[in-house]
Amino acid sequence: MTLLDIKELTKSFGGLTAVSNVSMHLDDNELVALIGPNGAGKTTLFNLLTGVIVPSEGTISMQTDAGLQVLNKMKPYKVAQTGLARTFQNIRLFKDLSVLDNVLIAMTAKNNEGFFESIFRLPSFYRKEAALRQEAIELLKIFQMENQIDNLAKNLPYGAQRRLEIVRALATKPKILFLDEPAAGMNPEETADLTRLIRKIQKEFHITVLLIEHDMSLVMNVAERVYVLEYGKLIAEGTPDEIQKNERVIKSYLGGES
Ligand SMILES: Nc1ncnc2c1ncn2[C@@H]1O[C@H](COP(=O)(O)OP(=O)(O)OP(=O)(O)O)[C@@H](O)[C@H]1O
Repeated sequence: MTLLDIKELTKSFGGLTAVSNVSMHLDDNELVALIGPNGAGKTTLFNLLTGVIVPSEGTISMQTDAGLQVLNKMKPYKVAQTGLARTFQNIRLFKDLSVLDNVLIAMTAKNNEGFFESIFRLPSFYRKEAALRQEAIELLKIFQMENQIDNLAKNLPYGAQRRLEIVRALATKPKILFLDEPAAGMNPEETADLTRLIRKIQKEFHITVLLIEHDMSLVMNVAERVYVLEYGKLIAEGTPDEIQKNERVIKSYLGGES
């Protein structure tokens, strides 16, 4: 089943067309990568899909619990409520809060009912809080971070901060998770760990993952399908095998810089 359907999406900044007539789809429970040279429009596409910027043309529709919804002009928090979550290229944690609080905030951002319970501190508030805390710890366990719950986010090693970003995104219980260069700045060992984790979360949480990544070994290892962007246009789509053999992709991307 198609979860996210993107039709003829275009975004221009003045005279520059950063994303040009892009059509793509994400199906239920699949792991898809989006690759392309620097400046190809990958982040702009993520920003369009998550409501950070508004498309110049085209439509983005999502199969949600409330039926098919068009996301084009929705604010980012509304898009998030339809079941889309993302991480950013540059880490955006609450650096002076603990690991656990970073995750709890992401959870409560989605579950904002219970206003009266929380201001009057009703018993049900404490029950819910304990349940959320337990859920957050279970999530952190999957990422081997249960021993770091009280550490401040800013004191975590770089790789752990990147993992915490993913935990925070997962804490919102998304249907689709967008990962923007999750391996950026990681050493080979951290990247190998991350590769295993991405596979694991996709399987365990039955979610769809769209991954922007420059690390080709990670992409070819985890992706089931790959889209290739160049100068804002889609130039190829296929399995990792097909993409690695695609003449156009080799010429413009894989054969050159990575
Ligand atoms: N807000 C903006 N205003 C003007 N131009 C922009 C804006 N955002 C992006 N661009 C331009 O759009 C093009 C695509 O940029 P984008 O960041 O989406 O590429 P990318 O594929 O994510 O690159 P990288 O791999 O380096 O992150 C670039 O030429 C960029 O300079």
